[in-house]
Amino acid sequence: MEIKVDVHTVHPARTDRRPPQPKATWCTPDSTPIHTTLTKTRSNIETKSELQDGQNKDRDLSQLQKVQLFSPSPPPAYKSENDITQADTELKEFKLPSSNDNSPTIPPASEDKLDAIIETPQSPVPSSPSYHQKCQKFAQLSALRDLFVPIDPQGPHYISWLFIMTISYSYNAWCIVLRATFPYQTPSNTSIWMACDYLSDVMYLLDTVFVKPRLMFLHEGFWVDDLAETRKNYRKKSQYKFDVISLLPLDLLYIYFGTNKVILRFPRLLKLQTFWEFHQAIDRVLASPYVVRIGKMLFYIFYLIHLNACAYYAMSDYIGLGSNGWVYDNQGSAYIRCFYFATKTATSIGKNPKPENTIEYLFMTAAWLMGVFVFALLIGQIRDIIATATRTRTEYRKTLDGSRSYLRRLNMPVTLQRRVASWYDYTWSKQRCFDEPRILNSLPSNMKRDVALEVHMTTLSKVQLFRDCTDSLLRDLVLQLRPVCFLPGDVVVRRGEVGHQMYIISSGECCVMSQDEKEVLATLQEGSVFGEISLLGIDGLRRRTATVRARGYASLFALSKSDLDAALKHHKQAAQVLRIRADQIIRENAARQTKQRMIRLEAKKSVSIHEDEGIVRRRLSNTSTSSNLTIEGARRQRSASALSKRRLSAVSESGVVDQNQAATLAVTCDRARTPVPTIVLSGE
Ligand SMILES: Nc1ncnc2c1ncn2[C@@H]1O[C@@H]2COP(=O)(O)O[C@H]2[C@H]1O
Repeated sequence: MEIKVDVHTVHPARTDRRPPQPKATWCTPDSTPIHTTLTKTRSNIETKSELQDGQNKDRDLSQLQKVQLFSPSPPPAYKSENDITQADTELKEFKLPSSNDNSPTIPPASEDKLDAIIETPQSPVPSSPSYHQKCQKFAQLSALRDLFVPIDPQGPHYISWLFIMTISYSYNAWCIVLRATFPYQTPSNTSIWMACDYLSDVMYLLDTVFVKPRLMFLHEGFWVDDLAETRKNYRKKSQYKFDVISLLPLDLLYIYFGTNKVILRFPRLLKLQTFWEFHQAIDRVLASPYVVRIGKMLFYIFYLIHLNACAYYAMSDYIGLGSNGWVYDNQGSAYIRCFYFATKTATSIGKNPKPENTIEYLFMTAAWLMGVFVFALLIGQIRDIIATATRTRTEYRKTLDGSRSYLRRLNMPVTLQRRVASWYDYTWSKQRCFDEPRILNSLPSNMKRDVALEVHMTTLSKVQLFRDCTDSLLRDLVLQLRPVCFLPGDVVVRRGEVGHQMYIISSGECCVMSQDEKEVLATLQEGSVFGEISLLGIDGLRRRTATVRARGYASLFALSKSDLDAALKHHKQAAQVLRIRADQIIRENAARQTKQRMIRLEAKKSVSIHEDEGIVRRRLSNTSTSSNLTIEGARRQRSASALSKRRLSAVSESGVVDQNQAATLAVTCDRARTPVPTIVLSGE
């Protein structure tokens, strides 16, 4: 058989799960030329192998085999020229279908690399190799219809079935007692009651005969799906006995006692386990199980009141309806009145009619005791349910209040207090819990990793480092990532400080600032990595090369130096990628600094030239100003002396000078910066 291979590179197809790639995935700024190269790194190699067979040439030529391979290891940005050669090598390694396979199968398209590393949940784990086939069949046909398929006890089909069974059980639980005490079953509606009864009986029968015996079960850590085993397992349980007893056809005795003896259906109430099972199952499945738990509690409360109401009516009927002040007086709707009475007694709310004989006293005492104990228990449970539901929020409030009062006690500035409060607010809105590590730590490590991967998938899928390197790097690092939040303008790393952590942006933006912090060198977005240069210690650089600030609210993942070092020890390729990138940034920054220095030198030069010119000009202007001043001074002196002379002559003419005139004269002299004449200005 001759194989023709046609290899060409294509850009990756996006999967649904992965959000669109941001512009600056890797923290290199948009302006950086390498950015364009790096964004192309996730190239797939799609190979089309055309199979030709000498004998079946026409048919085989139409069958093209498409295979998608991910470009493997070293950073693809630096191996783009070798893509074709590598693809050839990969193709050689690729196992072709055997020559006798006439219908070439199309291998599944390779899954998204990051998606694939999260292990699928194992519920239930198959015990036999035929499990997957069975499950496919299980999905195609309705499992409850196919009698030869085991049933997954956690699957949606079984939970739906349990719901139907719960309705049947609730019908029996409420109506058997109701019809046995109240006169609600009359000859005219007996057929309707009977139809409902037998419908519920059919459900009971199906459950006991066809559903429960096929339920898979866990045995020594494996799910047993063998039908003989599942049947045996069901029969061993006490539930089986109750289920069988609940189906006892005591209603055959209707023939003897009449259809009004509904109490004969009492065994139906023994199927209580199915009711509990439904609540357990739905509790596991629902996002907010508290609703179900409260619903169950309310069911119990109303059922107890219902029983109480039925007992009250039965007692009243026994004593005689309306025969005294305590019994039901046969007015209005019997059930509503009795239910009202039972509620009042059980909750001890309202004025209860006074019992008049021993039996009534006994009834009331029992009803009150039931009210006190059962309701105390139920209300306590409801309180627990609500407390559990709001526990995380309560803890958050406690932490916030504690930190607030602490800061107030220390007399911290109000602005700082506000910053702390807004940090708490933001962190809560982002993470919805402050003790994520504690919750995760209770899980086994592989599960913890899967949870962390699933939770942070959106961000991590955008980190170019994880795309370029092996899956195991992400799996090794994901548990070491610590979520941290920053407020707008917060300094994440400061230039010159010793680096202890590197960061991945989960949401928000961060700005890399220039040396003087006046210019933004790069704006880093979701999925960008920064702070790695000082951790790698390239060229002995252990200190931060730039200040990075949060632009708005920013959520980041911090990775400590020790964790990074430990990971890079085993992932040489990742270390190489980081180094190459760090080298590039260092070179870029150095070039930028040199350029700035040149600009500053130029500016200095031009400033000094201007300064020289200025000095010359100033000197010249100083000389001219001083000569001007001299001329002006002489002029002023002359005019002042002329004025004083004039006034003096006037004084000598009149022979009298008053105080005012003297003052005016003095001022005039002063203004003219001339000494006050030494002549004594007086009437004498
Ligand atoms: N020009 C730049 N472009 C993008 N990121 C940068 C630039 N300069 C510095 N950084 C990042 O800012 C970080 C500051 O701390 P580090 O020196 O540890 O690592 C640095 C880089 O990750």
